[in-house]
Amino acid sequence: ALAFLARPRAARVPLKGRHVLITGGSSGIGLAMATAAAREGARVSILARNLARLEEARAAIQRESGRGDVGVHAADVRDADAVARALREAGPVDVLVCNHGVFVPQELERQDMEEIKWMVDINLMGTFHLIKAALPAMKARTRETRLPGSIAIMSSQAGQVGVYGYTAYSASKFALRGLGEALQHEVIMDNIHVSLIFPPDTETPGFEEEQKRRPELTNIIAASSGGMKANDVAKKALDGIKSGKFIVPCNFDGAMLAIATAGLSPQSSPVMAFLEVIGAGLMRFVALCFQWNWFSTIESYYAKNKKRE
Ligand SMILES: NC(=O)C1=CN([C@@H]2O[C@H](COP(=O)(O)OP(=O)(O)OC[C@H]3O[C@@H](n4cnc5c(N)ncnc54)[C@H](OP(=O)(O)O)[C@@H]3O)[C@@H](O)[C@H]2O)C=CC1
Ligand SMILES: CCCCCCCCCCCCCCCC(=O)[C@@H](N)CO
Repeated sequence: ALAFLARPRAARVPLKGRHVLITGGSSGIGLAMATAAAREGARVSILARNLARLEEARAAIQRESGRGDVGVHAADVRDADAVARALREAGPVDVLVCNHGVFVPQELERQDMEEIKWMVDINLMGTFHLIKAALPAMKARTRETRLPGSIAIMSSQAGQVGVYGYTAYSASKFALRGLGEALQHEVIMDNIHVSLIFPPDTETPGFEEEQKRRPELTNIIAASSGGMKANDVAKKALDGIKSGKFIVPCNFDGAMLAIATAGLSPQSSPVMAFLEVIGAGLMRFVALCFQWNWFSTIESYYAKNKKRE
């Protein structure tokens, strides 16, 4: 019965010989995805702001994959015109990976409104700019090639559960899920599959920078899910894209989190649909245990720091 129910139907999205455009492809997870996609025979384009870092990344991707045809596009995703120009330059895309992102954790009360807007503008509005710029040519491509296309969006485990210090970041990442769910309805008849990727803490240049300002409570709560390497996240992400998965967890905790937060998301795998139905009650119980633990941590953290004052 669940095999009949699971929708949209499972798809295979090939990478070989196809045009994969990755934003934030000059660093961390994006660079690892670009390298892996090029190795699998994709024509890769990367987009970010800093041209020098893009050129460095291009050289690294060429070195690791042996492919010469790596496109670089310098644009700020906040600038809709610049994004549209870059996409015209790059040519029609088969697989669009919206991976660019910024994250500065801080208590809401201490974080400037400017920094909050900056995160929402890049993480959320930037993704809108990209999808709007890429979609018309993507639709024409899936029609022409009769192969499924993909729009992948990089969220975060902080886009599945709110975490201390991440009011702005979690809001921007949760928002991407709403975007993705609604978009999947809109593009399914064009044979385009949306994937939302949910990594835990991942070793990247951006993460190293984040550590400098991360509140201790953010560190403790985020450590509930084990850290990963950028290459491993990239592999999980590309596997998810290739099999047209809507929700793409990256580690074991992520798989549990996906079941706990399945909600009304599309599910094309009957096996996963079965696990979600069976696991719903149990995972809610596990989730309550995690919350119990997090609130206890916050209480004892405050108790300890009061004594010090
Ligand atoms: N590392 C982690 O722990 C986790 C990361 N993620 C998500 O994964 C994604 C990648 O993270 P990570 O690899 O760590 O990040 P990095 O900071 O290492 O790289 C970020 C990339 O995004 C680009 N970028 C940033 N701002 C803009 C902008 N305004 N316009 C265009 N490009 C931009 C950067 O290039 P440039 O600065 O030159 O523009 C760079 O290429 C993000 O969306 C992040 O939220 C999710 C979960 C965990
Ligand atoms: C019911 C089962 C529950 C399973 C365990 C739940 C664990 C949740 C941990 C949340 C971690 C958030 C990390 C955000 C990383 C990130 O995005 C930043 N590094 C910025 O990029």
